[in-house]
Parts: sequence; C-alpha cells; structure tokens
Amino acid sequence: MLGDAVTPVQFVVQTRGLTRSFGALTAVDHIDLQVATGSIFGLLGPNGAGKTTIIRMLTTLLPPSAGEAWVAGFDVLHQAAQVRQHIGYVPQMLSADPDLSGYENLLIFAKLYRVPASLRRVRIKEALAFMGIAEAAHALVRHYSGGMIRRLEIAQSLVNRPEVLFLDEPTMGLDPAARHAVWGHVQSLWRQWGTTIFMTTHYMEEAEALCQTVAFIHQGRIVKTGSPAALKAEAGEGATLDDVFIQLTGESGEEGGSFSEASRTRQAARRHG
Ligand SMILES: Nc1ncnc2c1ncn2[C@@H]1O[C@H](COP(=O)(O)OP(=O)(O)OP(=O)(O)O)[C@@H](O)[C@H]1O
Repeated sequence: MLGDAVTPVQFVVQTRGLTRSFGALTAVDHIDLQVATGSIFGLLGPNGAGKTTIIRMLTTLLPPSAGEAWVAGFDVLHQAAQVRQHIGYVPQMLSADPDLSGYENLLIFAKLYRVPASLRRVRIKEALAFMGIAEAAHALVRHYSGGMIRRLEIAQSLVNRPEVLFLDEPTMGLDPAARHAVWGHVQSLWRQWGTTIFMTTHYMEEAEALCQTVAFIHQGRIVKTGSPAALKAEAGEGATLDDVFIQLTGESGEEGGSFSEASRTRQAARRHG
C-alpha cells in the first residue's frame, strides 16, 4: 500500500534472468528488466510474445521456471503475499460480475484485499470517483458500456492503494473515445497517487500517449528498451513507434489475425453477451 513500503525502492520491478517454459516452449527467455518507481512502463510485442506470462509471474500467479523477480522490494517467489499486498492487477479477461452493481464489485475486492471494514466505504467511493463512474455505482454492471467496465476493473484494483498497477492490454476492444477516457484516468492516477504503471499494449498510439519507457518483446526476449522518442529517433527520420515495432518484430502492432481475434473476444465479452 502507498506509504507502507518497508524501504523505498528505486526500481519497483526488477527481474534477473526471468524465464518461463511450457513444456518445450520457452515463452519468456532470460528477461532482465528494471522499471523505475513512479513511472509508466509499457511492454510491447506481438501476440504470443510472452507479455501476459511476464505479468503473471510478476503478480505471483505463475511461478518462474528460472531466474528471479522483485516487485515493490519483495521476491515474487518467496514473498508472494507481500507482493500481492502492494500491487493491483487488471487482467485482459473480464473480472467484474455483471449481476452485481459497481459498488458491490468493489466491495468484494476490498474484502479480498483485506481493506479494514472501517475504511472500505471511503476507499470504494474514492476509487469509483477516481475512475469517473461514481454516478453509476449502484447500477448493475451488465448495463455498463465496455469503457465503463474497463474503468470499473481498474477501480477494483485501486481499493488497496497499490504501489504498482499491472494493466494487461487496458484498452483492448474499446472504441477511441472510451480508450481516451481510460488513458486520462490512468494518467491522473499516476500523477495524483504516484502509482507505478506496468502495462502491455498492442496500440503504439497508447504506448506513446502514456509510457515514459517501453520494452519490445519478441519470442520471449526483450529486444529493445528506451523512451518512445529515443527509439523513434534511432529508427530513422520520421519513424513512428509502429515502424519501430515492425523493425524489431517483423509484425505490425495493430494488425494480424490473432490480435483481431483477441479484440473481437473482448468486444463480445464486454457487454457480457
Ligand atoms: N498455460 C500455458 N500453457 C502452454 N502454453 C502457454 C501457456 N500460457 C502461455 N503459453 C504460450 O506462451 C507463449 C506466450 O504467451 P503470452 O500469453 O504470454 O503472450 P502475449 O505476448 O501476452 O500474447 P497476447 O497478446 O496474445 O496475450 C504463447 O506461445 C502461448 O501460447
């Protein structure tokens, strides 16, 4: 929780040789990462590059096959409970219950995170207001738009005031207006609370709008790290971040069957059928 860390750390996420295999497949291959405390960091890469697997290891949901990782100063393997107390995680898949109100969904998360009963109401109201959905707090989530559901899911992860917030494809399947609204709320969260954001995205425009540092991952390996501006300059005059993506991975960030498929899945799911 904010202000609750044992010692302030310069790098709120650090990995050394982090590796995860599934049978013969090495999905994440000896990753060394350092994410500065208080920054917005973007992990970029094509479908199947290993982004979600990295997030799942950093959020203690999946044990590494080899290597080490620390989040908020705690070892993900040996201090998993402490890591969980200091993070929020918004997965790609839907995590809100459509048959409950927004308030009720947040109450479940507040209990899961063991927010003291006396603080729950305040924390929930604060998170709903922060994400701009206070007025819909008592409506059933099945009546929310896709953008509102996404903002609710982020609000859910804020009730324990996380030091680091992991967002896996935060605007997947949203229309441009809803996407911009999510960006605005993520930016104010970062500005006002100083929360470190660790996100993945396929949208290069999103990475440019939000991230100070990005790392490109391809076939389980980090192939380039830097600021969007520096990487574009290095790629050549007039290069866009999409050009950098194509140069490094041989694929386009926003096209391709599997991405479209994933996007459709999220769009279909966002209104809960
Ligand atoms: N539980 C699992 N069992 C077997 N293979 C897996 C498992 N989880 C992921 N993989 C494989 O590991 C590789 C990396 O997957 P991962 O989901 O991390 O990629 P990604 O970059 O997040 O892609 P996406 O954008 O589709 O989420 C893929 O080849 C995937 O099929």
